[in-house]
Amino acid sequence: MNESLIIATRESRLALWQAEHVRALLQQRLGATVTLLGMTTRGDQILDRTLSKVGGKGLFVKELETALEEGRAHLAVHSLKDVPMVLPEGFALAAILEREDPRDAFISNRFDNLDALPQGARVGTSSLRRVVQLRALRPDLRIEPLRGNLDTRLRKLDEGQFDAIVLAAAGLKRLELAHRIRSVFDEKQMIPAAGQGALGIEVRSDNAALIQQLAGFIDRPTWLATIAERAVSRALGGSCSMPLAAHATWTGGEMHIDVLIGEDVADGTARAPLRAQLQSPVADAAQAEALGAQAAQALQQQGAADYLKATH
Ligand SMILES: NCc1[nH]cc(CCC(=O)O)c1CC(=O)O
Repeated sequence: MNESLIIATRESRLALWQAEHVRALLQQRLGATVTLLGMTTRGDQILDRTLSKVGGKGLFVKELETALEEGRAHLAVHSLKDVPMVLPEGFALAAILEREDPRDAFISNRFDNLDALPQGARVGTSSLRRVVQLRALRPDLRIEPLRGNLDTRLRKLDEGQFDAIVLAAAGLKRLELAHRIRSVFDEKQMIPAAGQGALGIEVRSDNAALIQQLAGFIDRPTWLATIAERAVSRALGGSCSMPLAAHATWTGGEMHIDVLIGEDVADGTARAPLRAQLQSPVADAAQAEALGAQAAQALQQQGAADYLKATH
């Protein structure tokens, strides 16, 4: 086959690494000729402002979807974590690739881990999910907003604006910045976001031929785990700006899921996050989805609806 494929991608270093990674796979395994179409999304333009206040993470994918819609590109490569739980009509995730380390990483120039931070130390993160879990672990810390691409965030740490920052290990490892990681958080103490570390390939849902070709790229364990994780947020109302964590792992044929929801209110007054852990044998997507929905229900039984109300 000598097919020509175009990948729409954001232009951050991480997005370009991910698009290049998929380009190499498509060239090797489909023999296709692949080019990249770099684009700036609205999310990139406002990266230094409060994303959650202007419409959420979907802003990183909309322009790429428009390129697919208009036929300027055939595929879009995303960090799955940034892909809304419900895709707009006409689009589909054709493949989920094997995930990198899904954990969060502790980055500091002076301290080895969270426990080593002095009282009242300044920690940078822009993710509500990380804020609520950091508060639960160390209520004394001063948690402050940190935005921008990976390089920008590291620069802000190096300039001394923070004593430590928290970032996804996956992005750092992909960009050969793993040496900046002082320690990784245990997945139970700092539960990752749904889809963290995984890549998703989005296409137009009417492109049956491409969907069929991409099926061979699906990493089944990652695919099922992320279906369960994403089902949790979908069942709770689907907003990607809520302080929600969901992480699924495998032990043999059993899937285990850890979920947490926190309350996004000012320091001091937030209630402790709600948590649930479930496990069951999972053999297909429907069972994975059901496990995620059950995990969401377990949070609902503890009063998650009330937490969500406080958040919005
Ligand atoms: N929200 C931004 C974002 N989207 C994906 C990653 C890292 C890679 C990944 O989790 O797949 C990051 C940076 C971060 O959270 O530190």
